[in-house]
This record gives sequence, structure tokens and C-alpha cells, in this order.
Amino acid sequence: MVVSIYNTLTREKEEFRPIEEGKVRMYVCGPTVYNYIHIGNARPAVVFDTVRRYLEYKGYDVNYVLNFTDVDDKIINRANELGEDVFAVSDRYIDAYLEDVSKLGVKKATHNPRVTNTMQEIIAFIGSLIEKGYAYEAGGDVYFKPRAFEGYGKLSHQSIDELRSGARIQIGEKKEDPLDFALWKGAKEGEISWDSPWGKGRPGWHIECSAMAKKYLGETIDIHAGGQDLTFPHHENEIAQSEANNGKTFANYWMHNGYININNEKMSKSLGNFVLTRELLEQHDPNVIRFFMLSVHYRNPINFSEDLLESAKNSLDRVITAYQNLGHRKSSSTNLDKDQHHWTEKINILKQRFEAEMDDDFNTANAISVLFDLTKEANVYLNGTHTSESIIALFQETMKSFLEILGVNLQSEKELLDEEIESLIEERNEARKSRNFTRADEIRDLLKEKNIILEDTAQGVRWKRG
Ligand SMILES: Nc1ncnc2c1ncn2[C@@H]1O[C@H](COP(=O)(O)OP(=O)(O)OP(=O)(O)O)[C@@H](O)[C@H]1O
Ligand SMILES: [Zn+2]
Repeated sequence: MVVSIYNTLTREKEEFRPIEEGKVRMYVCGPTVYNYIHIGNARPAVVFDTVRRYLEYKGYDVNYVLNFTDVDDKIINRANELGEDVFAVSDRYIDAYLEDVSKLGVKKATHNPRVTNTMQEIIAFIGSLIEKGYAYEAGGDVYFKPRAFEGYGKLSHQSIDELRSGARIQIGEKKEDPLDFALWKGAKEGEISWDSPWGKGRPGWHIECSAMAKKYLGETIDIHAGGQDLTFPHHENEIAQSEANNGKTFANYWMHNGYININNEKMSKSLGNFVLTRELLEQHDPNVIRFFMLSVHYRNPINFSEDLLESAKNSLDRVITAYQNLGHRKSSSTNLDKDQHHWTEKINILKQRFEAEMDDDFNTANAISVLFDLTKEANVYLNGTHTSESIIALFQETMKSFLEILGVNLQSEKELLDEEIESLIEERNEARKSRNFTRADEIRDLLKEKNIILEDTAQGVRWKRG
């Protein structure tokens, strides 16, 4: 089946057809690094990592680019506040970002370009836009003229007149038209700056992504993604700059994730209603946070609450427990199971359903329900008298592959606990052999406390989580 993607540009689900057979060029707008990220900021990281994982599962080679805006007014202000160098601030928050998202199971990007390492390409891009008549210099700044670009407003579905009526020129701005936006900002005295044909300064936010996408992915890319708030003006402006300059479609599919809200209001730094990802990571298993984020379709809002996290934890526990119980049962399988064909068929249907949900604009919420159905079937299977190793392996393999697509890591603390359980059982067996019943009972009680059920069978002690 072909993957279909909801494209913000056309407001329709479209079949995904890559530019190059078997390859995907994907650009995700990354953070402005002046603070630790809140879980709202972590949502695009997790959502688009899942898109990437699924495309890789489908056999695509994904060139995944996520940039860092490492120079910007907010970073400069923060550096001034802290009495630090701009680079000290941006380096610290880039490291923190990478640490946080990697805990959430986000794979390393193919490229993580930084604005300050792309300065020459950005300056050349701006120069070319001036040459082509789309931009002009004004007192050390350079502005882009949206009115010169036919099609401005197509992503956010607004007409240029509508947009112009809402725009104002702020005091101190040197632009000709309220809609014009800065490509280059002349530096104030003593501010961090780069040399350019228009004097010392630094780039505007929008031009960075146009230049970085071109450098790492070429003039036309497959998927461009980011949070919903980036649609306008950021992505609209990226389209205008790139298409004006390159004379080609900039991106074929535009994807935008919905917000994480608190009390139905967007979580944001400016409102102060945020939960830092690193603080949440101290209180919850990263798998649970990820599972919670994916339990809602990526375009829908999530209203953050501890209850939702708790319910994600319970659901994920059920899945992992079933996976582990399958593992323990493997060695004691009788292999007398006569219904192998029936079970193989059942598992295959669930696999197809999972893929169909993911093919349908990466519907992780419905894909997770299929994972729950698989879990239920696994439990039904384990309740039977006879099991076969091959069906157990098929259940495990399928579960593992679903979890891998979702980016949930099975190598969690629970795996370690398994070893502890096995060694406690071993110790209990030894204790019984040497008639040390006090110790044997102690271990049995300890396991019981941890909700581990022991069954004495002809094949030896079998255990499972209750
Ligand atoms: N509450 C949220 N829910 C989902 N995505 C969000 C949320 N807030 C920001 N994002 C996304 O996080 C990414 C990083 O954005 P950026 O670093 O610019 O954050 P920001 O806009 O400074 O955050 P804030 O809105 O808190 O000021 C962007 O793709 C943005 O759309
Ligand atoms: Zn961008």
C-alpha cells in the first residue's frame, strides 16, 4: 500500500510519490536554542521521527534534516541576561535538545545544520534574491517583497490583500511595505555579526531554512514539516524565498503537527504554562512519554494531563508484559499446538491493519489500537494449554516491529528486572534443594510482592507477570 499524507498546501490527503525512487528528502524546522525544550516542542521531534521510522520501515532511504537556529534575537537577549557568549548559550541548548529527544527515542538526524555554519550559503541566497528583483536593501537590512512573488499565501490559504490589511510597519523598521520581511538584519553596535555585502549583520529566521534545505536536500524536497504555528509566516515565507529564487516547487508535501495544550491553551514559553521535557523525563519512563504523544493523531491537539500519562503507562505496561510473558513461555512450549495456521493468519491480518493505519497519514492513534488487539490475542494464546515456539516468535516479532515503528524501546528497565527474576528463581530452587525453606519462602514472597506469579510445572518453574 502507498502512504498517503495530509498536505497542508492542498488541504487533502495525497498519495506519497517521492521525487527519487526509494528516497525521501525530508526537512523539519528545528528549535531556536535559547532554553530547554518543553514537551510541546518535543512533539514535532517525536511525531516526525515516527514518520521517518515508518518510511524507513516501508523501505525508503530517508535523508532527514533538522536545523538549529543558533543565532537570533531571543538567543542574543538570553546571552546578555546570563552574561554569556551567544555560542555558549546555543551550544548548551543544542546539547540539551539532543539529549532530551534522544531519551525520547528520536533517531539522530542525517544532518543537523546550524545557521552559523551556513552563513555563506545564506548570504549568497539573499544576494541572488536581490539580483532577481525579489528583495531590496534598506539601510543595512535586506527585505523580501512578498508582493513580487505570485502565489504568496498559498500554504496558509490567505490572499495577499487579506494579509496586507492586517500588517503594520513597526517603528524603526525600514521596509517599504508592511508585508515585507527581513532576510538580513544589520547589527547593532557591539552585537554578534557577520560580514556581508550589506554590512555587518545576521540573517532573518525564514531565509535560514530555505538555504539549509537547499544545501542539504536540493531545490525541491519531498516533505517539509514543523509545528502548526510555523505554517504562517515561517513556511509561507520559506516557499516564497525558495520558489522565487530556484524557480521550482520547494516542497511537495507540507506536514504540520497540532499543539500540546494545557487547559486547552497552547503550551508556550511566553505564556509560562509549560512542562520541561527534562523534568518530565525525571518522573516518567521516556517510553511512556512517547507513547502518550503518539496515542493522539499528530494533527490533533493533545490536552496535557498526568491522567493521560498514567493511562499511557498502564497501556504500555500491558503490551510489554504480554511481550515478556511470550518470552518466558517460549522455552516451555509443548509445540503441540494444532492451530498454527489460524494464529499465523490472525497475526498477519493485524499486521496489515497496523500498516493500513500508518499508511493513512501516519495514524498512530489507530495503529496503537491494533497493537492493543495484538496484545489481547497474545494473552489469549498464552492462556491456551499448548503453545508453539514459532507462533510465540511471530507474536514477539510483530509486536517488536510495531513498537520499533512507534519508537518505543523494549530494552527498558523491565529487561533487567527479568534477569533479576530469573536469578531469584534460581536461588529459590537452590534454597529448596538445600532445604533452606525460610529463604525459599522469602524469595517466593518477594516475587509475589512484585506481582510475579510462579507456576510449578513438569517442565520446571514457569513465571509470568500478574
Ligand atoms: N505547544 C506546542 N505543541 C506542539 N508543538 C509546539 C508547541 N510549541 C512549539 N511547538 C513547535 O516546536 C518547534 C520548536 O519551536 P521553537 O523553538 O520556535 O519554539 P517556540 O516557538 O520558541 O516555543 P514557544 O511557542 O514556547 O515560544 C516548532 O516546530 C513549534 O511549532
Ligand atoms: Zn524553518
